[in-house]
Amino acid sequence: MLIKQDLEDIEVVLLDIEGTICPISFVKNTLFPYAIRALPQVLKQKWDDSAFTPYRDAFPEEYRSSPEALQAHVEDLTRRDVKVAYLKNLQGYLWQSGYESRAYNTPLFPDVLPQLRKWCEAGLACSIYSSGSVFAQRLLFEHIKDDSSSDPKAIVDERKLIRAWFDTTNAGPKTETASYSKIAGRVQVRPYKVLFLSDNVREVQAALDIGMKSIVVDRPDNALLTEEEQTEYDVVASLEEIKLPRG
Ligand SMILES: CSCCC(=O)C(=O)COP(=O)(O)O
Repeated sequence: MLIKQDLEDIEVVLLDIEGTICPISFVKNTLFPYAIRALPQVLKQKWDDSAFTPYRDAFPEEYRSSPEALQAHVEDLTRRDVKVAYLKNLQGYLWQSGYESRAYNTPLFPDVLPQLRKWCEAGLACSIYSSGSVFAQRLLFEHIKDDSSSDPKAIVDERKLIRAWFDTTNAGPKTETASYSKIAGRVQVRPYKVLFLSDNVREVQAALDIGMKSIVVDRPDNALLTEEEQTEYDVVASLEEIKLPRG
């Protein structure tokens, strides 16, 4: 598809995760259920453990009166896909054991690693902005499925490709323009030099509103875009379609 925005000045490529670089189904059908299944044992064994209490105590008081109350609340928030930081931090904590035991690894879309490598080699700063916590983002990039191996559990660690990591704690909510201003400040470039890629039109609009360049990434199992959205925004099905002057 023809991209209408001028991408001549781009120095930073900021990427969303779910529905942009990996399938929504990995997050909804693998990661979320794993956290729900792992939680009861953690609550039983670590309720008062100093390594766990910061996660527990970040929840509102009414939901941490007992392990059962916390479990029920986490299940409710997960079902409604609420992007609140205390849930996202707890999920990251719970996902670590799943990655380390090889219960799963990260299925990136096939165009993602080649394009990130190309952009990095060209000197562009690839960065992540996700509702998932920075801790969870780093786990995800540390355990990428190695498609060159016949072993389905083989992984590659590609954290080195990412220059900066942003979540709702260090940048703010993804649909608010102030979050994108903050990120531009943190990466120390003017907003028009940042290209934000996301499956979520509201996030794309928030980035455009502060002068970033932004493109909707439309992957096979993503929410359908309306005809109006397809006309109004630049939309790509693969990162390969995005030609940047420096890569
Ligand atoms: C860090 S991977 C887990 C993704 C996640 O928890 C999530 O809520 C996805 O949010 P995104 O902003 O990447 O769509």
